[in-house]
Amino acid sequence: MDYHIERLPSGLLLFKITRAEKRNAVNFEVMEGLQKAIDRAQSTDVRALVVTGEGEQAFCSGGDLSVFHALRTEEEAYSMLSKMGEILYNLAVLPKPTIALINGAAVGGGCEIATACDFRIAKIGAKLGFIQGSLAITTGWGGGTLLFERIQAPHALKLLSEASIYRAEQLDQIGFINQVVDEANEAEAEQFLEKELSIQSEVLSAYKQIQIRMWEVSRLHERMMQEVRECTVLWAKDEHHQAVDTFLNGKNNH
Ligand SMILES: CC[C@@H](C(=O)O)C(=O)SCCNC(=O)CCNC(=O)[C@H](O)C(C)(C)COP(=O)(O)OP(=O)(O)OC[C@H]1O[C@@H](n2cnc3c(N)ncnc32)[C@H](O)[C@@H]1OP(=O)(O)O
Repeated sequence: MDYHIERLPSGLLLFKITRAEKRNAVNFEVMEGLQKAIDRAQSTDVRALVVTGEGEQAFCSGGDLSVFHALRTEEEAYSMLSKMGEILYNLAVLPKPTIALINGAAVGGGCEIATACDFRIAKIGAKLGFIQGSLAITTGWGGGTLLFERIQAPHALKLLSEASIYRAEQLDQIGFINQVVDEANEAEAEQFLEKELSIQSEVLSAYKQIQIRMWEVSRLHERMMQEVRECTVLWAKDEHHQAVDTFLNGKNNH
């Protein structure tokens, strides 16, 4: 199984990608697992959802390039990108607190997953970056649109356009990371949400609904799907496939 779902005694539901050897890259099984966790998190016995990755190295390295490289045309790419776009929208509008527990590198789609969560706790020194631009694509799961909802527009535009890697401490300064910790474990997530966990779930849900209503008015879903479609066009171009070849061949040359 490429993921693990567990309800902790504190009421947190933990979703962990368990592909440490692939730096927790997202394949179709992980996508299905994330949607399952979101569905499970609707239950009354779940207070909040925590998304994390296995091991010390990575939170998530984005889409599994070795699997998704087989998707060549716009239609093929759209099928995968829109599927994950829907899942990240569902994660963003879950009427409960959500935390990305960033235990290591978060790049590409890994940063998009983190952006879909309400809060981001990161291990000190963790490397993060919306590096999609270096693969000649944009964010393709709606995470760019979400980033503009999370931090100030100039910061969001810079992070996306530079396609660079930053340390968690740098992103703490611009409000993308909410807390930097020495060890990114479940106890830190519980401590981060300590006060919320003592408040009635209905109250937390009502506050989240305020944000969700704003997103309905501003047509968040439509804007995310527009982003997916724009990425789809870039995905099918030679420049993207060549950039992915370079990553995969670099790997083979090691
Ligand atoms: C597809 C959706 C799209 C979106 O819409 O956002 C994206 O996500 S695009 C972005 C895709 N991701 C990447 O380009 C990141 C690629 N990975 C890396 O840059 C690095 O692996 C890392 C995450 C910075 C970690 O570096 P490091 O700790 O040095 O590990 P290695 O590079 O040696 O990787 C170990 C192992 O894992 C494989 N790997 C890593 N990331 C991916 C990936 N995204 N897809 C498939 N495989 C991945 C890597 O090839 C190594 O495998 P082996 O050589 O077999 O050990």
